[in-house]
Amino acid sequence: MTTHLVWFRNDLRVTDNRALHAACEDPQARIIAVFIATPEQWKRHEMAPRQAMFIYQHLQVLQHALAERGIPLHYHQCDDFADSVAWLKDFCKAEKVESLFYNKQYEINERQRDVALEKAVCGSVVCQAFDDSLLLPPGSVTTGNGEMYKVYTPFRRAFLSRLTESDSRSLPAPQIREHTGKVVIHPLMPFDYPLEDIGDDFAVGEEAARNQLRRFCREQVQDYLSQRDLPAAAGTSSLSPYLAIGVLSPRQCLNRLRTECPQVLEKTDSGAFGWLNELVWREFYRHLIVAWPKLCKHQPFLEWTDNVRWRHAPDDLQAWKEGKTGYPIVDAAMRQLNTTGWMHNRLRMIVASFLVKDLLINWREGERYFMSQLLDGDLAANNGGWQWGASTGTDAAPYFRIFNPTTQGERFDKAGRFIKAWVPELSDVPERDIHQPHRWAEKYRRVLDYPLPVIDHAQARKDTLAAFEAAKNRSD
Ligand SMILES: Cc1cc2nc3c(=O)[nH]c(=O)nc-3n(C[C@H](O)[C@H](O)[C@H](O)COP(=O)(O)OP(=O)(O)OC[C@H]3O[C@@H](n4cnc5c(N)ncnc54)[C@H](O)[C@@H]3O)c2cc1C
Repeated sequence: MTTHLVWFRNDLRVTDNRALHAACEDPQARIIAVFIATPEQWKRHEMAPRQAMFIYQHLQVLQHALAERGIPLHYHQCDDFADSVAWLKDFCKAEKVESLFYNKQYEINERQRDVALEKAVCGSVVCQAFDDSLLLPPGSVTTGNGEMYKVYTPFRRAFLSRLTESDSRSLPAPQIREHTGKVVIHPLMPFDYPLEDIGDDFAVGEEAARNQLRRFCREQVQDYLSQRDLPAAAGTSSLSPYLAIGVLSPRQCLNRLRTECPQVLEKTDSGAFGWLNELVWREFYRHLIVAWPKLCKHQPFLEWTDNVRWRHAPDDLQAWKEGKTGYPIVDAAMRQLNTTGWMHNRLRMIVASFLVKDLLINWREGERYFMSQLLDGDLAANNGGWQWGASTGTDAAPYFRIFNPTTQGERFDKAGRFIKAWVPELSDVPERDIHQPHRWAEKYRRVLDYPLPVIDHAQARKDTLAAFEAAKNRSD
């Protein structure tokens, strides 16, 4: 009997999984699956212990879902990608694997690993790789010259026109394989990696993720444009942790959106289109890391920005990490991140701007810290977000665009509901003063157990503009 092996990586689902589906198309084949944990590699990639836990929990769900279909999931742990290639080669030999199926990952180390594997098993195992984690594969949306777009809006235009021609149907979960005996489920050993509790905010499992998607597209997406920037409103889908580890596919998102809002592509001023736009940003950043692999190595897209003389300010960096900068919206956001592993998009933009443009600290520090905390940590989106905020990326905010953290708070958390939820020291401060609590405390002679601002925004703004301009001049 032919043996097909499905290698799961960041596609931890049985529904709409292209590699799994393709392997199961052969009704006679024996199908086995594998997941390889690589803790040393994860450490190098700064994977958050919470994300490791989320993966571990989903692996258990996956193991059961596969077993119900007659597919055993093998689990192995080794140090890094190089070790995983060597182990997989031996495993294929021992299990007499003829074909190996996997979904592509686009980050540079992952791509190099897959090239090494294909070379290692060449001649004995046929490898079949699938574009699964994106709506359109990298390299398929290009300018007239065949190059990747550097600017988002024309990319989106070209992307949407290609999307209508492409096959983006979701595939069903594989049928139960009647000819296979009952699969014994062996408990999975926890990863040899710090694992942190993820709380109750994100239910575990594909079904939970799909239910959340359905609910969002039915009940909330219409209001997306008016709610998406308000951190106190829960106006976004909160699906990013599932998308990041592949519990949900972008095709499932698109198809559910189309089912609930059939006019999504025509009604460009609708909430549904606004949400689709965010899914296209996700695609944009993944296409970018393939076109410019240096982004995976944390190099700036705009090389001149490497001439910026960043401040070495460990205390300020620590205050930012802990949510003790004295700027209420920044502190509330960082505490949300530290406690839940998730942060609202508007707040990610505000805290990134604050670290880079107020504290003048190298954006890579922020990028790294985010990865170490985020449940939805994703190299392409995180790097893209940081390089956007730091003005070092393609189609980034211009360097002279500097958010004022106080007015950002006033605009997007006017009554301070979000701030009060995360910064209890400010619970007595009235709404109208919540964004400048020390001014209030001084006026009414109140004692506040809350840090003074670590930096004066007006002065910081001037210093940052000067630092970026000097860097630009040095590169001319
Ligand atoms: C500095 C910074 C760092 C970021 N780091 C990450 C990260 O590590 N992982 C991550 O998934 N997103 C990251 N983002 C993008 C964005 O903030 C999150 O995807 C979003 O907040 C997730 O919440 P949601 O699922 O409710 O999003 P929704 O608004 O419901 O959007 C739907 C989906 O679209 C995708 N998406 C939305 N906005 C973006 C965006 N700007 N860029 C790329 N994809 C997007 C996500 O997959 C998201 O789940 C970052 C943004 C910034 C500014």
